[in-house]
Amino acid sequence: MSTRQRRPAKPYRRPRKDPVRILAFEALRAVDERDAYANLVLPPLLRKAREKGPEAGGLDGRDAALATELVYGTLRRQGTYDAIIAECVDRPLREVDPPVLDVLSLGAHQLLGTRIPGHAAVSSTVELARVVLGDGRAKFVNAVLRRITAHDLDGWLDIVAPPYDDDPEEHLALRHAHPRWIVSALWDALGPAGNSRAGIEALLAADNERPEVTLVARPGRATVEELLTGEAEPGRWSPYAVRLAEGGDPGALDAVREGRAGVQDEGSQLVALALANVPLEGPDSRWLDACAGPGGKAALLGALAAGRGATLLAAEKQQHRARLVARSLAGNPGPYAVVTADGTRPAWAPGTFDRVLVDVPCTGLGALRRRPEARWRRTPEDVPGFAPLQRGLLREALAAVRVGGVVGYVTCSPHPAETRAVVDDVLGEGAKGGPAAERIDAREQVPPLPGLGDGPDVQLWPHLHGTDAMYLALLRRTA
Ligand SMILES: C[S@@+](CC[C@H](N)C(=O)[O-])C[C@H]1O[C@@H](n2cnc3c(N)ncnc32)[C@H](O)[C@@H]1O
Repeated sequence: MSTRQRRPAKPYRRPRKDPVRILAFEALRAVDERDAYANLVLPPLLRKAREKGPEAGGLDGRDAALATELVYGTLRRQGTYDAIIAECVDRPLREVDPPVLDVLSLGAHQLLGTRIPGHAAVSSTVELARVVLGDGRAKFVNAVLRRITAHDLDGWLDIVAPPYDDDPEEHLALRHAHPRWIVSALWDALGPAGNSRAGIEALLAADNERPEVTLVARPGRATVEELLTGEAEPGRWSPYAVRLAEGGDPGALDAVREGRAGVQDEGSQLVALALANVPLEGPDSRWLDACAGPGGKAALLGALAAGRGATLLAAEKQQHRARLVARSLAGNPGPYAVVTADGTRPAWAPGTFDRVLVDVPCTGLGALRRRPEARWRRTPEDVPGFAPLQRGLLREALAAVRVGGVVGYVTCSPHPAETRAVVDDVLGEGAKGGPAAERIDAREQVPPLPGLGDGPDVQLWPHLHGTDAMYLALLRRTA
């Protein structure tokens, strides 16, 4: 008889529940399954978990910051992580169940994009997999993550990305986690002055940084000084901007709660201010914001208009967004009205307004740093998809302004097909019987910003100006 005894089976151990990873996973699932936006899904999840508190399986402030970084970082670099994970599984990625892929991406981000030690990244992800996927699939997750630990991010990029000289766009796409077509479009948009390798790399890297929170002190309603609490600093360019320090909470400020100040990117402030600053001959009493929702620029224009005795009409096609505009203008010290209206079928007589802002719907390629998943959802077909609406809105904005008045055409995309091409086309229609207009040098209506190029339009950039990549063309109606 053998004296060898069978080793006793390892006792079953319940998986450890880590509230940070579980919450991050839930947020990724919502983004994936429901096409939700991370910046909308995450705050309520975090709020609930913080109310519970760490003792009851919820989160404290540091946990919440880690969960945010895990979700944003994983989503932002999704394309790169997919390419790496694809090297580590023995079947096409589309055959891996989406929840498994989310867990793998979360693990890949911890291993390759954070300072979390490798063993902790693997074990916490495997524990997460045991909780949300079950023990069988957790084994698969463990095996894949162990393969990923073979290299750091640079090592993996050397494997999955072609050398720059062989294929610059694909190289940058993988290295900076942008779809190739967006790298290509941004590179074109940078124009001759900025489209060096260093320029595009700086832009792509800036898209991967979390933007700081910027406030606007609505003129006549709040002052920059009253917002400069703690480590907050004045803005770089806008006289009404305040930059909050990391972790600063806008909701803690009275002026923000009372609507006298708001959260607004400095680029958005600059384009609204530029439109308001253009010198006009003749009356200057009727202003229109033709695409006002959710109302950030309308609130700034409303405050400026009030200071000059002008009236603002804020129009928005979607009723629920028009309600947001009304909320953001509430308490405006001067006369204003908010209407639900289609800017392509205007409810106002031609030539009614002295200044018109038309901040058109667009791909949002200039605000990728705010919406981590957006770059992977957009497709090249979206760009021509917006074209008829952008042209229609600009055409009607020109019809709405009086001769001598001014229109500001704005996008939060730098894509040439959404910016210059739209303006060129609509201006060209002037010769065929449409309202005639000419470009004004928009650079003269903004502070002396670096890298504005030959103009006359203004293109702002995250890597040069710390703003979203907003585009502004100013057009004066001539006939
Ligand atoms: C880029 S957003 C404007 C952002 C806004 N100016 C701000 O600063 O908060 C474009 C807005 O245009 C609205 N919109 C889309 N089609 C429209 C139309 N035909 N007429 C008026 N508004 C429209 C969208 O619902 C969206 O709210």
